[in-house]
Amino acid sequence: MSKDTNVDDPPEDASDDGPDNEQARQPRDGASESKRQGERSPLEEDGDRGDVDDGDEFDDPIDEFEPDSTEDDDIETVDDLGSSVEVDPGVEVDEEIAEDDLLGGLKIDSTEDIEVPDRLVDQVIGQDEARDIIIKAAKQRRHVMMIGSPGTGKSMLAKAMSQLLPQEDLQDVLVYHNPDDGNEPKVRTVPAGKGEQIIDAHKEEARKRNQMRSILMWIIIAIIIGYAILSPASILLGILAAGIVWLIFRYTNRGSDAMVPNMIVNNGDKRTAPFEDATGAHAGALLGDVRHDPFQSGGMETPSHDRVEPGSIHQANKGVLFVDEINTLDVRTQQKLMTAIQEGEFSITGQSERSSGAMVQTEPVPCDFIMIAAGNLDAMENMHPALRNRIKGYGYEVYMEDTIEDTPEMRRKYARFIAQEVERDGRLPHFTADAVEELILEAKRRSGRKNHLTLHFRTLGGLVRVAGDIARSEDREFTTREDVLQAKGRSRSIEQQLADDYIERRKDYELQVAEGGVEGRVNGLAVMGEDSGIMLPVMAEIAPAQGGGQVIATGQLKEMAEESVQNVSAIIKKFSDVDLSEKDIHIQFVQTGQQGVDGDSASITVATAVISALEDIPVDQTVAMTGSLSVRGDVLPVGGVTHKIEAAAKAGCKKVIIPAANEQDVMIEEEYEEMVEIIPCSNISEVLDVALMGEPKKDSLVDRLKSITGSAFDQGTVGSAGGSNPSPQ
Ligand SMILES: Nc1ncnc2c1ncn2[C@@H]1O[C@H](COP(=O)(O)OP(=O)(O)OP(=O)(O)O)[C@@H](O)[C@H]1O
Repeated sequence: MSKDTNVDDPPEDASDDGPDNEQARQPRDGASESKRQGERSPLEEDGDRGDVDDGDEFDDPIDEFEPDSTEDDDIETVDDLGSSVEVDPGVEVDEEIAEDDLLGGLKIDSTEDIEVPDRLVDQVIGQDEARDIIIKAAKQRRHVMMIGSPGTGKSMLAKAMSQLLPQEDLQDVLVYHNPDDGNEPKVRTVPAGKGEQIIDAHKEEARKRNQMRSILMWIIIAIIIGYAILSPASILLGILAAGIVWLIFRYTNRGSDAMVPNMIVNNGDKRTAPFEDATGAHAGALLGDVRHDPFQSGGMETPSHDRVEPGSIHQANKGVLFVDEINTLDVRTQQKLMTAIQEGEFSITGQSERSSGAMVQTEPVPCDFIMIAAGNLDAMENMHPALRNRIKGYGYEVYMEDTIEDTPEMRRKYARFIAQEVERDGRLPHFTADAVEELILEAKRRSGRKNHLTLHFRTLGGLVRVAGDIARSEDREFTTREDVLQAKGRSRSIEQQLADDYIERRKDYELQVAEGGVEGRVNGLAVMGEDSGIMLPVMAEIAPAQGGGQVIATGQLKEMAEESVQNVSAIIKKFSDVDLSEKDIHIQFVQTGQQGVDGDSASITVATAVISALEDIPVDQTVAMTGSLSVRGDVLPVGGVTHKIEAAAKAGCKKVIIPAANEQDVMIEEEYEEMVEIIPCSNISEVLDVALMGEPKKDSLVDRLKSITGSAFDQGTVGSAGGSNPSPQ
């Protein structure tokens, strides 16, 4: 099969590619660059104040700029950008695509048949909003804040943006010795590629000057030695004089070397605008630094301009500065970053107060970059508010998606992603069609949502690499479905390993699921990390109150337990005469730390345990459950049901109660299907029906709860009545 399969649909013309971008891909041509600059020699140009062109784009932007406006005719939309790949439609895609065709109609033998687009922006899958914003922001030179889960493409998009920026704006930055003030080196900018020529010209000049001096020196030394030989009485004096002459020449030679400028930003060989990743950078690496000089005077010192080191903000001039986990930068650094964003230039000074570098401060160095700040939600909360304001005021904010709707087009793109990862790695064998199908199935499973695919590409890429490595270690030509299945077992996350280890240890102590019922003890379920289910037993005990009823929960889960009990107490108040203010409710999450319990997904577990303890009715120990409880008794959807069900099956449970709304999200592996019965419930009454053993007494709380039918959630009344949040917890 020809290597021309394109996975985009409909096929788009490669000529859609904007002129800017076409230019951006052209290699920089030094000769034509020189022509553009006219006939002036580099040294004539040298010393021109380069155009630190930061004014026009950022002139009073708040007045002019409406971030929400989409009416900029110049803006290329995602569709306009399209794909830059040639298309041969007849071969690759089935016209009629069956719903269960995991390849989305793609006719391939292996990923070798799939062509990967060159530009990063064309490789991005999903994240349409973020991609659209990146394209707009590149055109308008606006900053962007991207918030979302790790591995969903934040840095990929930032890199993609740098490829969209015009290359002709790039500059080289040179730092010169300042004869008037050695501690304030001069800064000059020149068009990219020119810096190298200037340095070469300076070096050549210095070399010639040194050569002339050397010749002069050796002539003088020869004269002195000749004179000394002719008058033997002064031979010692002659040698001494020759030595002094040599030293003087050497000393003054250093001066001419010192005149060579220091090129701190060299964009001469860049094929795209710079992309600087300053994640976790300390102040010096981010803002620039001046090295310490142990010989600060006496002729041995290094001139200050030679000790200047650029920061990422300077390297990113006219390009993109990407900072992930922005909140980890200390406050002072964030403030300085803000100044740099505002001014478009920032002097370099020594960052360590005790270093001689601290005495040096250069003239302002251009740093007209586009900032892409990234992180998760915590990053946004903890970042300097003024910095956030600045980014917001001058740009866009976007939340990265975690999943995308599963369509044939998307499946084809996922197949392309695998081809992409194989090509990027360079050593992995390509994947057969059924191996691709298995990975797409895994992407479905990992999404945790019906008809969706996960956008957590980093972990998916990890799976591709492990599977490919397995095939490579056996010298096979292709990576097969079996390799992918094996890789799934091998590439377990730390959380998954911990969860499995936990289950094993519980087996050792025979703490696994036992047949029969126990009052007040319920098998809850939780997720550790992204994809590891764990069984989490909850125990409840009711005791007479000792001075006002209270909820007493062990460990760090107190808050969650209190909330769950408050929700169930509303139901208890409504359906029974029990006065909870006369009782102490003790809740224990057995053998766990805080990790593993997400949101209030254990609230039906806590409620069932409390009701069982209150009514003295045993809970079936072969049942496990997950679900969030509303104050009206509805069971609301939660996240990670697939992983939770698998954990229950592994632990030996026979039945798993899940929220009815989550039924569509279940994608458990075949091996677990036989092991557990999945019981969707929409209200607490249905939960108790399955979990409690034996018939409730007439008119008891459990009996009365039977009057709850259906779910307010199903009837669309949630929000107004219950005030519950329908989104998964
Ligand atoms: N939307 C996407 N489309 C295609 N590939 C993607 C996408 N998102 C991530 N990837 C792949 O996953 C890798 C990691 O993504 P990236 O570094 O951009 O994630 P991130 O969101 O910046 O994560 P982190 O915050 O942990 O740095 C990329 O190099 C790319 O191979």
